Amino acid sequence: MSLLQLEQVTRRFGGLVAVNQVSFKVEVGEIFGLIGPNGAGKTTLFNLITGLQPLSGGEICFQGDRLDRQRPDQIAQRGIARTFQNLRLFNQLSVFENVLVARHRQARTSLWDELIGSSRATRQSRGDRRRVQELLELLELSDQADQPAASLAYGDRRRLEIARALALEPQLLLLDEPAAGLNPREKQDLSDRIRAIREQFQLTVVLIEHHVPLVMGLCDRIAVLDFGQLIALGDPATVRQDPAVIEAYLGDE
Ligand SMILES: Nc1ncnc2c1ncn2[C@@H]1O[C@H](COP(=O)(O)OP(=O)(O)OP(=O)(O)O)[C@@H](O)[C@H]1O
Repeated sequence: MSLLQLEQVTRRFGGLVAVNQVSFKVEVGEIFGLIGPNGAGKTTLFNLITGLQPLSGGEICFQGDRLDRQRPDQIAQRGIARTFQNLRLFNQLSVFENVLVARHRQARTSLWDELIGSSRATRQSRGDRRRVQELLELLELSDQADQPAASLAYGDRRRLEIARALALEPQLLLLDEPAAGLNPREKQDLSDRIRAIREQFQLTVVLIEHHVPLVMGLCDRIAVLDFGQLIALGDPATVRQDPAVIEAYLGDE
């Protein structure tokens, strides 16, 4: 069974069809790229998968179960986490706290446990703090753990968003333009890091990215959208040579 399956997924905004009958599957352990020109419908597709917007038609299944009637929090609980194109950090909180808050969102203890300081809550909280430290080490943010998120350099903020998403212990990680605004060295570094994260957490990753060399070098398979439609799907070498892709997107690189 595929991890994620989209079947004829459609989203309309008034007369505009932002996502038009898109079908594809993402397999367990893949790094799957979603590319296409500006306005092609990539972020809308992420919003549909994560329940931020309702579908106008079609179905989305995760591990065989329908996702498209569930709320965003239920979808997150099922094991899907995402980052946003425009970073959504708590700027005044420290780097450590930003990740800890995300961790609490999936806490298994009740508010009552926390209030009475039950041993279960204490154990959970100790475990959470340890996990946050591990994630900060993994994303090379430990030295800035006590700094407010707002004070971080841009590339560090992008990595903090990934740490927050990983704190939810997802099975599927959706990254919306993770390399936007990074310099070439940071882009390469990010690419290596995404691969390492996939191995370490046995994750499946879907990423939206405009930087074609990064997508081609990193992804196992790539789906190409243009005006809401899926125009190509396959491994990087196949997609790179597809005439429709060259015309719609790669041609103007
Ligand atoms: N909430 C909305 N209301 C109306 N139109 C929208 C809304 N969200 C997106 N659209 C439109 O849907 C189309 C697809 O937008 P979307 O942001 O998904 O594209 P994208 O491929 O992610 O683009 P980019 O690469 O620029 O981020 C665009 O024409 C956009 O203007």
